[in-house]
Amino acid sequence: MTSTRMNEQQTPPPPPPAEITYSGQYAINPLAEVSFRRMCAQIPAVLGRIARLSWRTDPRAVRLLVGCQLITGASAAVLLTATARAMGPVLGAGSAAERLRGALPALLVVALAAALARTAGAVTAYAERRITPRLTTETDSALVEAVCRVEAVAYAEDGFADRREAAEMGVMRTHVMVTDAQRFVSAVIRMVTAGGVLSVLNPLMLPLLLLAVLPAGVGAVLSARVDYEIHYGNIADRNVRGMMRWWATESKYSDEVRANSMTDYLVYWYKTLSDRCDRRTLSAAPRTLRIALLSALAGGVFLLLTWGALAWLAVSGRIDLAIAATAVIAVQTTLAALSQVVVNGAAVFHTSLYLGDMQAFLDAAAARAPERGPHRLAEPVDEIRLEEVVYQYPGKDKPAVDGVSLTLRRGQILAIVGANGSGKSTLTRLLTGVYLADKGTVTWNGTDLAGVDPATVWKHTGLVPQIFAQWPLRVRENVTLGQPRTHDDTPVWEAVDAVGLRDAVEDLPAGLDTLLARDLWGGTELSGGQWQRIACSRALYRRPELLILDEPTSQMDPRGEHQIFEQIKAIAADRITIVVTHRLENTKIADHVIVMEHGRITEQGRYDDLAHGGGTFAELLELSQDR
Ligand SMILES: Nc1ncnc2c1ncn2[C@@H]1O[C@H](COP(=O)(O)OP(=O)(O)OP(=O)(O)O)[C@@H](O)[C@H]1O
Repeated sequence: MTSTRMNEQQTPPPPPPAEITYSGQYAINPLAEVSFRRMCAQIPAVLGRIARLSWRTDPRAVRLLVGCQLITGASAAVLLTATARAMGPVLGAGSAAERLRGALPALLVVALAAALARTAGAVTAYAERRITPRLTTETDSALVEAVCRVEAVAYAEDGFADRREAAEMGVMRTHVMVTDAQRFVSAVIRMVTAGGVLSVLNPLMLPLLLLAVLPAGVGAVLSARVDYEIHYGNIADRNVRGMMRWWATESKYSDEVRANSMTDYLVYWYKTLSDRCDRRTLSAAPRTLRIALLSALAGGVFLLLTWGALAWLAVSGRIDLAIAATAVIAVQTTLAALSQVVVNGAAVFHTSLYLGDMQAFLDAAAARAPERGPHRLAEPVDEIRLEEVVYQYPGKDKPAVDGVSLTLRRGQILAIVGANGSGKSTLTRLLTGVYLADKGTVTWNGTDLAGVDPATVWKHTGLVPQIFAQWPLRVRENVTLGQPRTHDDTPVWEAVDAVGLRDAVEDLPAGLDTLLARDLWGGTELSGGQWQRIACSRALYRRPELLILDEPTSQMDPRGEHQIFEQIKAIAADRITIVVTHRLENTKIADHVIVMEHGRITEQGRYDDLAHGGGTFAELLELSQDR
């Protein structure tokens, strides 16, 4: 079916998300005074920052860059002075051969200066290439680390994902950041030297030249402002589009997309978002054209004035011909350098806007990194206690967990059951300290998790979440991920055996070394249930003191499910175990079962008591057996 037919026959997809404006810590002001004044004020600070970042990355390359800049400036001055000196004999009396001979020493200096400038340019490119990749890697890694380290709740905060997308743009700009900065500095040096020579030749030329290039400068800043405005306007759509692209094209969901005829719908949705981005971009084109035309017109008028002034000075005999000829070259050089200053200044400024977003996000992310206090946990973990715990997600009007009190002891198995959305997974996040309670306390051995470094808590936890990651890594790393690396495979095989996966792993082309990523060359793929067994083996491998399994067997065959629950029982004595499940029969292994409704515990006890208690548990059990 073509997308046109689809549009006729199906209800069109919901409109893409409405324009979003952000407030609070993730807010940025898209056009916070994007002005010429701000550009001039900001450039030194941005250059300083780029210099510091580059220095941290490769001080030797930075020294090379600075040296080359100085050589470039000196060669430009020497080149112009020597040109002025060569013009005398070239335009003087005598045969062509005599005039050339007279100019030869100065011409040799010109050639030497030009060669030096070229060499400096080549070395500059080399130094840039040494700095840029590592700088990009460093900023990119800093961003990834910052996102991985924020409090998990930040993901649920409005604007977090879009601010992150804006920060990604800052990372991308680091590719061109050093080049822009270097070109800007180099152009300033060339401009100052050429302008200096020009003012020595005639003081009137420089102000005229400045006027000729000023409109281009204003035009470049205004264009940067428009680009950034469009970029800002498109952030939310680009973000959603990026996610849709991944879901629509990821091989893991290819069956679902095809067998549910989602392709047309997804493509339509994707194009709608793309069109909206394009419309914003296109709407800016006339403005950009107006800016470019007006600045070119104003610049052209001033340039004509400059050339006219030079002609008048030469014709009226106020400067001699040799000086006038040199002035022509100096004007060209200064003009080219001035244009470069303007263009690269605008590029640096443009970069600074994106770097500003990146830095704002990194600062906000750093502020959202857990800082929970200096307390230490007493080991081993004998008791976990919740007292009147309340937790509400940002933007929600009701708590997901609402006044839960509970005590868990080492050796105990707790089963949590309840309807979808009743707060079971949220409760496990509170128990592990992934989220902190808004009200009430979660204590481990009497220590409030709000005051403990979470990394020291997570050393003791193993979690099989409902939706677990299928890491594109080897089998071994999929089991050991998060633990210190081992050279002995015995514990890895033990974890694989515990979930009954040995035969399947031995059948893989390279056993534990098999890459579990069908999309990558040499990779292979597991079934859904096998992946779930891997997720369980990962948690078991950690031998955690708090083991949490959230629907751990939802994709497993009965044999696999039985094996996992036998395993849970076998290792339960050394830890606190929590199983979240909708299969109520599985709660028979638990010492204690809690039933959650609307964030509260509404029933609790042992399986037999609840099964015959006439409450929600009994009702759900009856429903599950009514076939
Ligand atoms: N990241 C989140 N951001 C905002 N709200 C959330 C988030 N995760 C869960 N919620 C909300 O919190 C409530 C409890 O969700 P939770 O995932 O804890 O339920 P659950 O009992 O585990 O459900 P299920 O049985 O479907 O897994 C739900 O209303 C849900 O919409």
